[in-house]
Amino acid sequence: VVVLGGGSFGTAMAAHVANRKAEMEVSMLVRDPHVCQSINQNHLNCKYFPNHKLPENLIATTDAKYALQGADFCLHAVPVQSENACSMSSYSAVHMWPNRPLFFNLLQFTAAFLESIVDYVDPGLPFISLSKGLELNTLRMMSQIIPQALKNPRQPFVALSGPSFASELMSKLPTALVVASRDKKLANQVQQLLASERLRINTSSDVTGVEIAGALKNVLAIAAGIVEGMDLGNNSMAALVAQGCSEIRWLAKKMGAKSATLTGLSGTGDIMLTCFVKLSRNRTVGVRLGSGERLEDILSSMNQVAEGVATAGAVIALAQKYKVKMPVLTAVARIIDNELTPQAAVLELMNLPQ
Ligand SMILES: NC(=O)c1ccc[n+]([C@@H]2O[C@H](COP(=O)([O-])OP(=O)(O)OC[C@H]3O[C@@H](n4cnc5c(N)ncnc54)[C@H](O)[C@@H]3O)[C@@H](O)[C@H]2O)c1
Ligand SMILES: O=P(O)(O)OC[C@H](O)CO
Repeated sequence: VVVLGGGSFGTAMAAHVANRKAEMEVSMLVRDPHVCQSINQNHLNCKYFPNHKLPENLIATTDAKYALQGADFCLHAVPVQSENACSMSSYSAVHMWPNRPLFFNLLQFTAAFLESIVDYVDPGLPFISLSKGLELNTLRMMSQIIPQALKNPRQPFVALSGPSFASELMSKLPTALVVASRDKKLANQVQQLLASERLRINTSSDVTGVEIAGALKNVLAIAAGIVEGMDLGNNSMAALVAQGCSEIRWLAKKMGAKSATLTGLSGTGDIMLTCFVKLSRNRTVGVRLGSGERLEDILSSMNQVAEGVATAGAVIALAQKYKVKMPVLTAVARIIDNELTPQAAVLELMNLPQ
């Protein structure tokens, strides 16, 4: 098994797979040589999990050719957009305020990463995407990005999603996730690969539902964090999250998602986790925005990605494209773009027609 990306979730899933069977060979493709060395020499990821011992059948490399050679499964754990994508750079900013500076030259996409490894990818290698986000300038989901970047429309694809903090997986706490693929047999194989007494795996054929819910819950978690940071109380929090769930459902259904997906693990399950639990990075961004911090300062102080920041920009464009009213999720994008303060957003939402 090869895992692309040596961040928190890639490391947690790699450790999970390696822990399942001692004879399983798991390799992680990482960028940082220090992280690589710490995994191979000390069985630790010095940057993300310095206190968790990793299994010895998990090795790291910075060499894509070596990592991908002979792999039967590939777990993709590189963010859809890297941290650089976040500051003041949303699709909405470019399309609605054309005079604002373009920051696209700062963006680094998963697509660019995949194009750099395409020569080493077997066309039959199943890609299991762990990433939760939408590509800002194209609105594509990972199920579109991966085959297009690899120039192989038939690259086998599975989306894995659901409520799962990497740190809790690393601590071997019980977790339940869903794998979605249009290929039922492949979804069952991935279920076999990942399921254990600590990790339940459901299967689904609703790739769109699983992917869109996983991406949008990050934007809603930022909104929930803002409400928390502004100290608006529990009534507001419940009303906001309920409204956000409706907005996700309206859009996702127009995009072809099934209702059962949206009320399941990768929808309601992940929304509850991310909106209500302090461990969420997206929620933390929101709490700090709501307490008056500047986005640039928040992002520069973080060493992990909060995918919702970039995905928020894609939501404005999707709401326009599918003609769905999404006042809460689009307000997050406007706060991120500095077009609206959190206080003005609350006034605006409370003054919408009854
Ligand atoms: N952390 C979690 O609890 C969790 C849970 C479920 C899903 N996810 C999703 O998994 C994905 C990865 O998140 P994470 O938490 O591991 O992020 P992270 O910030 O902890 O790590 C990201 C990793 O990706 C690498 N990376 C970034 N840009 C890259 C590029 N252009 N090329 C190659 N490598 C690059 C970084 O070096 C880093 O190792 C995200 O989409 C996230 O939403 C995370
Ligand atoms: O920390 P967050 O906000 O990126 O959320 C992590 C996972 O997606 C939770 O399921």
